[in-house]
Amino acid sequence: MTARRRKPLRIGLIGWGAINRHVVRLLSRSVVAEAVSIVAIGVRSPERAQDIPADASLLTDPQQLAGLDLDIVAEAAGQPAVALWGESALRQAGAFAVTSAGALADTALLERLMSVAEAAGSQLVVTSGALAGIDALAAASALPLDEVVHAIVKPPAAWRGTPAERLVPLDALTAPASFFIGSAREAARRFPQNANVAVISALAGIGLDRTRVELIADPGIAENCHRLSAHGAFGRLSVTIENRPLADNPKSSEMAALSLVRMISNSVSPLCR
Ligand SMILES: NC(=O)C1=CN([C@@H]2O[C@H](COP(=O)(O)OP(=O)(O)OC[C@H]3O[C@@H](n4cnc5c(N)ncnc54)[C@H](O)[C@@H]3O)[C@@H](O)[C@H]2O)C=CC1
Ligand SMILES: O=C([O-])CC(=O)C(=O)O
Repeated sequence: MTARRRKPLRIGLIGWGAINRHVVRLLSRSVVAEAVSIVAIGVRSPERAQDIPADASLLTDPQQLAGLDLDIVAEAAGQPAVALWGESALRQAGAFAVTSAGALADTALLERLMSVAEAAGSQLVVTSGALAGIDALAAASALPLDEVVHAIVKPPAAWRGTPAERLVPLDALTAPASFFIGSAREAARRFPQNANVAVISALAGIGLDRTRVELIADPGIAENCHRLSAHGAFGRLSVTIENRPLADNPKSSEMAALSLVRMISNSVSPLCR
């Protein structure tokens, strides 16, 4: 009897930065290494892209996703890349997995991508990114939720180059400083490199306008921390994760790459966990 053989999963990546490079490194060392193939990578400047996986071609135009027979297109390129590549990815692949989830705070974009997915029979996937507890929050939302609060606490270095620089003296802090309290929608819009996670917790729970987000710079920590709390008909949830920042980009967490690796592994593994 011949055993049924699964075809290698054909993956397209959008962005070849800290997260996606780490995803490829982790996958190549994982038990599913032989079961996945990185077929294409969408980049802005092909001449600058280094250490490209052997079988991958570089793309600069979303239309080039056509004909590649992709299973998953995984984005980790920044919020503008979601609008740029999303529709083509959803037409050409079974799933478009978004890491720059903050882009989906634009409700018109979210609705457009969902309707393309529906027409194409594909799926827009919001990965759990740097967060913990999203599975439970999303499950809890099947019953009424009263409140979801998400605090994002990062070292001052992670807030450099963002509007936080004008709101707190990042280099002179001696204690944690809160510099934003507002909706998930506003947090993602104003802090596109640091608050994508606010949209992940919002889409999992009570939406972009009811989810309360607090942003904090803490000189006493080295990790990117997320404190998620919720209560409702299911009971109470309180989850904290202290993420190691990625060596190549301190604004991003190791867990953002690990979540993508989990999503890809679950797509090919006989055990989904
Ligand atoms: N959901 C989550 O938990 C998290 C989400 N993020 C999101 O992931 C994004 C990527 O993170 P990193 O890899 O750390 O950033 P990075 O800056 O190291 O890499 C991003 C790469 O994407 C490329 N790029 C930009 N626009 C592009 C486009 N239109 N098409 C193709 N490539 C493009 C850049 O040239 C760069 O090489 C962040 O900008 C942020 O939006 C980051 C951390 C956590
Ligand atoms: O990596 C993190 O901790 C979260 C992050 O940068 C984001 O949501 O953009």
